[in-house]
Amino acid sequence: MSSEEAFSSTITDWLFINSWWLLLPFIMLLVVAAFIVAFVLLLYMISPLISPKPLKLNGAHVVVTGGSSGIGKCIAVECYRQGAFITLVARDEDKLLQAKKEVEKFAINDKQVVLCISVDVSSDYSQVENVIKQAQEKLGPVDMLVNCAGTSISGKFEEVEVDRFKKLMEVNYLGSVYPTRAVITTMKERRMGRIMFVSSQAGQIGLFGYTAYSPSKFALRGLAESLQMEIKPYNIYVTVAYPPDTDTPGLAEENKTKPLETRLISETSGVCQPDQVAKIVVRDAVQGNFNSSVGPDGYMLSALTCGMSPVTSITEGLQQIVTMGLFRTIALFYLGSFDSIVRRCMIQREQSKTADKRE
Ligand SMILES: NC(=O)C1=CN([C@@H]2O[C@H](COP(=O)(O)OP(=O)(O)OC[C@H]3O[C@@H](n4cnc5c(N)ncnc54)[C@H](OP(=O)(O)O)[C@@H]3O)[C@@H](O)[C@H]2O)C=CC1
Ligand SMILES: CCCCCCCCCCCCCCCC(=O)[C@@H](N)CO
Repeated sequence: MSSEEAFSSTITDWLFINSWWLLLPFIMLLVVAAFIVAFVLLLYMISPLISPKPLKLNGAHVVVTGGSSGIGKCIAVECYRQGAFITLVARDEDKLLQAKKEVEKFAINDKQVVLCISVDVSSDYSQVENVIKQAQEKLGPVDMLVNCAGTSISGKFEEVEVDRFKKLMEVNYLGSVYPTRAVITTMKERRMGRIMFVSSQAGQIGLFGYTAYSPSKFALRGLAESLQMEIKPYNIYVTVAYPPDTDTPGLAEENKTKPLETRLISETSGVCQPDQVAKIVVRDAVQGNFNSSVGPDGYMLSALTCGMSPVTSITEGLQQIVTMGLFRTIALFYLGSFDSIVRRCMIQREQSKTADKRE
């Protein structure tokens, strides 16, 4: 008796049946069940990867906080060039009017409007709510909100004024919560919309000199992830943008007091132009991508820090799976070089201090 016959006769003996083919229906049932389980598992894996329908910017109402300068102004221009109606929100009225004029140059039809409203997005929720109401009365419901108002301070932890920690959380974090809170109900009712948070590469990695700034940008990621899970069934998509250093009045201001370490470390990913950044982040928001990164370092940082953040396309998911280990390996070298920058700067400072004393 061959081993196969021995095996089938053991099974048939064991099940008290006289022929193994009586098992055939059960085997078929098992196979079908396995297929169903595999199919359901596949559906579960694929369902978060299905991309949303792109937003049509032509005729849409886009509100840009921080739209009077730098990245925000370029985002407004980018949306206006695609036919959107724009509301610019910031504090300084002169800067707002100046920005309005610049944006209006890029009109593609004579119906387009640029509205300016002055408010501090971080101080009082009811004021922000009012501003959004005014904007909706004039230009209709908000289709896309861009939270770009923000500011930065760099300096060693013990040298940053204590009240700056609060200030940055207020402007960068609460200043994004308030406008979002003011638009969300209408977006949910209309079952459509886009919300962008402008974080920073310093919202993905904590760096020397950014003990006050980084946490306020990390916070946006937590807000964005939680909010996205709530509003995805309403067809509203959240985008978090992580730009590197970008050539804006804000960066020029920050550079005046930037520690040498922070400057040397930030130089790793170079300086971008705000119109380039705007093109990329607007494209990602239109497509409904959760993550928007700029440049090769930005791409690596985003893949590396994706964690449990939402995925918006099959390619994105696959790229993250495949590249994670490799990018962590590269990251170890970066971290080593950052440590050595910090050490070298410290030694240099100490040497110049002792030299000063001797003189
Ligand atoms: N430039 C860079 O290197 C990078 C910048 N970012 C982020 O991008 C965003 C824009 O930066 P950038 O273009 O450089 O900045 P700018 O300083 O050039 O512009 C900031 C804008 O925000 C407005 N703003 C600031 N505070 C408030 C407030 N409390 N209420 C309402 N509006 C406010 C400003 O207008 P006003 O002062 O009149 O209110 C201005 O329109 C910021 O969130 C920044 O953190 C991220 C990565 C890199
Ligand atoms: C595989 C791993 C790759 C790692 C690459 C790491 C690169 C780190 C560079 C960080 C630059 C931080 C810029 C902050 C810009 C900013 O927000 C302020 N300028 C605002 O004014």
